[in-house]
Amino acid sequence: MPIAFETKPGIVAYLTAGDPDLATTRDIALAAIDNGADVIELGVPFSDPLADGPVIQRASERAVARGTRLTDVLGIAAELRKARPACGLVLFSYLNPVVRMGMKEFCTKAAEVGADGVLLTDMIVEEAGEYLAEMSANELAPVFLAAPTSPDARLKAIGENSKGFVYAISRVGITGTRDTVASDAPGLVERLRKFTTLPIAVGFGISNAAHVKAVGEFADAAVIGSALVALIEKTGPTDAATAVGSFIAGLRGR
Ligand SMILES: O=P(O)(O)OCC(O)[C@@H](O)c1c[nH]c2ccccc12
Repeated sequence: MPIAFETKPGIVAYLTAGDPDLATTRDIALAAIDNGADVIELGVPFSDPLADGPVIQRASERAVARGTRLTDVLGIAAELRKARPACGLVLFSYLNPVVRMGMKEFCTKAAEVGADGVLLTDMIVEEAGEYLAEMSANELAPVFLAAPTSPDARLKAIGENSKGFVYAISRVGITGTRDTVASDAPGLVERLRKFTTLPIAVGFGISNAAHVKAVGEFADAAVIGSALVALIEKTGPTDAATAVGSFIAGLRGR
């Protein structure tokens, strides 16, 4: 299934799988989709989430402590795909759990469960040979991260090797909610446009409806992570799906 953003800006919802538990993650993802998220970025919890701020770090810790494994996340992905055949589904992981499973096995399984794409945080495009070959063999979209500090040569490689969309990191640093959309973001998106015709999603610090609207002025989609994960942490398992559903509807101005 190709990844498509039906409305502008599209919404990509990041969730840490297994926080508070796998069944709740599935229900939260369904609520997000039904209230306007175009793509679910389903995060594999990892013990050393280097690029993450405190909110996602805590979520990862809780999920790892519950024993959530990569295979469990693949299981939830399969359930999501069955329940919502047309939703965009991207598996998000640090490289380590994937390497432990084996790149080939991971890519085969990702395709089997019905994922559209994969985002490996710490996979750099210059070293992605085997990954890209396996992604292509399994007809999966590799999504690469571009940062304000990436030189043009790297943006070119990212543009040429990504499928589905390109992820523009709005600021240097770690994930986490912020008060404003980073001033670096429009410039990065403009630079990226020279190298790709794919949709460009902006993430890191996008926390509310005003931010989403602001991103819509210069990019194709907004990624929301920490704001959702914090809401889930605050709400607790019973009401998390409803709360996330309303939050996403609010981002859409519904
Ligand atoms: O949490 P934020 O600031 O909304 O940022 C996006 C996000 O959570 C998700 O895309 C993400 C979670 N962990 C990451 C690590 C690297 C890059 C991206 C991510």
